[in-house]
Amino acid sequence: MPLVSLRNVTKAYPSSEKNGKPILAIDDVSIDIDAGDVYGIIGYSGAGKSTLVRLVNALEPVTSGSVVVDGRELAGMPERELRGVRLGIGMIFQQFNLFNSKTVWRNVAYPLTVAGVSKEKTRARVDELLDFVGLADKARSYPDQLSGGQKQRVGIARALATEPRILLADEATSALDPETTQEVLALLKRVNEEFGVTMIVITHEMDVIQTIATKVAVMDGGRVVENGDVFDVFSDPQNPSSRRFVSTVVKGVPSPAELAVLRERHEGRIVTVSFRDGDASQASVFLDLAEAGIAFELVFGGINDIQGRAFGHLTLALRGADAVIDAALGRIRSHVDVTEVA
Ligand SMILES: Nc1ncnc2c1ncn2[C@@H]1O[C@H](COP(=O)(O)OP(=O)(O)OP(=O)(O)O)[C@@H](O)[C@H]1O
Repeated sequence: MPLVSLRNVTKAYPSSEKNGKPILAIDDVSIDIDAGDVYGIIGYSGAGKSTLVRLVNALEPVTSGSVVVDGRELAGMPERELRGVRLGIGMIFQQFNLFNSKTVWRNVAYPLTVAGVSKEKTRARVDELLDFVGLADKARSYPDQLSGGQKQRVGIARALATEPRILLADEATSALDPETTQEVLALLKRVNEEFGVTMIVITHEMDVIQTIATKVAVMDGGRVVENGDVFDVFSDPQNPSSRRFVSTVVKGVPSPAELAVLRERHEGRIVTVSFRDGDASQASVFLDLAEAGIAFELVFGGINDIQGRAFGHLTLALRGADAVIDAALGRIRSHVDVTEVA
């Protein structure tokens, strides 16, 4: 059974204009998130990502549909019980949301104090968490004395204090520079692997998904337009909105402007051959072209690695008789994707 399951969820907000149509922030979304997943949710500003998070952590009720978290239906659940559900869900935020007047230690202890955990247990848990996030030496510092990356590590320690099964990260690295982002993502990966915490990662940054997510849903206009394994969505996106996102991080497909330059610089027919792991090897493609007597030149391309699996797009300029090239492309097309691009 999935740990989080959304079925035909909609969320409408009243229009800001008098008598205006309600804003459908979430429009008929159904997704399943399994225990242990790092589930990425990507989309441009206004796509509905933050609203989706607020529905999962029971901060707002759905307009219609069902949200089941850890076997319990949230729609229609009384507030008293919702509080219990929220305790099982940790959250980290873009702006860290730490208490600036409390030390790092007290920030991390805060959820335990609220939950009425004994002093002794709180001390042990906070020390353990500060150790885990590598900030044991900053226990007595105040948030203002920390860098952005350190603040987010405090945020992560605090979110884990009550041992939640689920961690929601809402643009958690969007305020950080690329190097610090990678450090925080590495820490989140450890949270998932070492503590078995299921993660829902909301972001508009595709490279965040590429680095830590196992599954991804692409949102556009309140709907999930595509979802699945990160490798599948990255290597063969089906939806135009997903394609636009993926193209920001995937190497190897020339843009129209780059194609125009290639066309000018190279003679012959220009084709892009797309490989996914499990497909026939690049070697068999090159061997086929060579055996057919076709002169080929690699003019553009790149190989991408998503969690140890490779895919890539290589653009070749081919010179030879058209009929010979057509026959070779026919053979090659039977085992890899080939697009004639110019
Ligand atoms: N409380 C609210 N009242 C009215 N409209 C809202 C409310 N919250 C969100 N919306 C609207 O719902 C839509 C989705 O917003 P949401 O914040 O979920 O998108 P997002 O993908 O998280 O964007 P961002 O990355 O900018 O936060 C937007 O049109 C937004 O204006």
